[in-house]
Amino acid sequence: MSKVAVVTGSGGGLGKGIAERLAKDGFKVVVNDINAEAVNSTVEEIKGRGLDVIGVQGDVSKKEHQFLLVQRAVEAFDRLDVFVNNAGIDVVTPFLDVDEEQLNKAFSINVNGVVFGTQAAAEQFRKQKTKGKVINACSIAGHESYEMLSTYSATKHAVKSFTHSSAKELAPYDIRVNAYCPGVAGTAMWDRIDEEMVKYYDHMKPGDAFREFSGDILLGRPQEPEDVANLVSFLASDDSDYITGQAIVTDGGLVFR
Ligand SMILES: NC(=O)C1=CN([C@@H]2O[C@H](COP(=O)(O)OP(=O)(O)OC[C@H]3O[C@@H](n4cnc5c(N)ncnc54)[C@H](O)[C@@H]3O)[C@@H](O)[C@H]2O)C=CC1
Ligand SMILES: CC(=O)C(C)=O
Repeated sequence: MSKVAVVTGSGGGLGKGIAERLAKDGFKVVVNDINAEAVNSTVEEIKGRGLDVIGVQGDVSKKEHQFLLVQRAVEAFDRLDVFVNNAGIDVVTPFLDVDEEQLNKAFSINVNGVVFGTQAAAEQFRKQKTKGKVINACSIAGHESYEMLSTYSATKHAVKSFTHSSAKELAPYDIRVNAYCPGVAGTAMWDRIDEEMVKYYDHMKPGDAFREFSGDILLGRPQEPEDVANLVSFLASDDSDYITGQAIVTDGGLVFR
């Protein structure tokens, strides 16, 4: 029997790489994104390879959307085994300019989204009385706190904390909760960070922030979605059954924890 995985924010970037990998691993996959076009194009690509996939548009910051997402997954594929809370947004601002709107938006997507996704998945796992896995997108910014990325870093520290506490509360139900902490991957998120940094630093050109951040990576190259998907594939598999409550860094050697 095939297992079923939901991946939020998988219309592009790291989430798309994760959805593709889990489909290749044999999971029936539910692609979710706030962007309906992106959902459709990822679904078509995965379907084109003969793999089992459906798409569900939704906003992870809305609790009812997260519960509906799990409901749609179960209607389509009869069960749920893995829920990847991948969707997230960046915020680039000097600390003194951080405002209420930015804080509310970043926390509602990056943190509330993870909480609601975990609750929705856990409810289904408990109903099924089966093992379940929740896998959260944290970041090196969940271990370090970066200049110009204070709000973003705070959201990822919160994701790490919810990973620890939910793992403790959900272990009695056979539910594991872990997080992957990527480093510097050249997705649309980094294009936006680059664009924003240029606005604040006269000496910077587009691409400089990405180059500076990735220049210190010991393994000598920025991260690819496949690098992240390798870790998520392991966390989704039975091979990681004895691991819970961990926020594991995958960054090519940049932050040491
Ligand atoms: N790119 C990087 O270097 C790193 C990324 N991460 C984290 O990995 C995750 C994925 O990042 P990327 O793929 O780089 O970002 P991205 O910006 O390239 O892709 C994020 C996807 O999430 C979707 N999304 C945004 N808000 C949403 C919402 N409210 N509901 C549902 N979907 C929504 C977007 O439409 C987009 O398709 C994020 O949580 C990010 O914080 C962590 C460390 C490094
Ligand atoms: C974008 C991100 O997660 C960083 C800078 O760690």
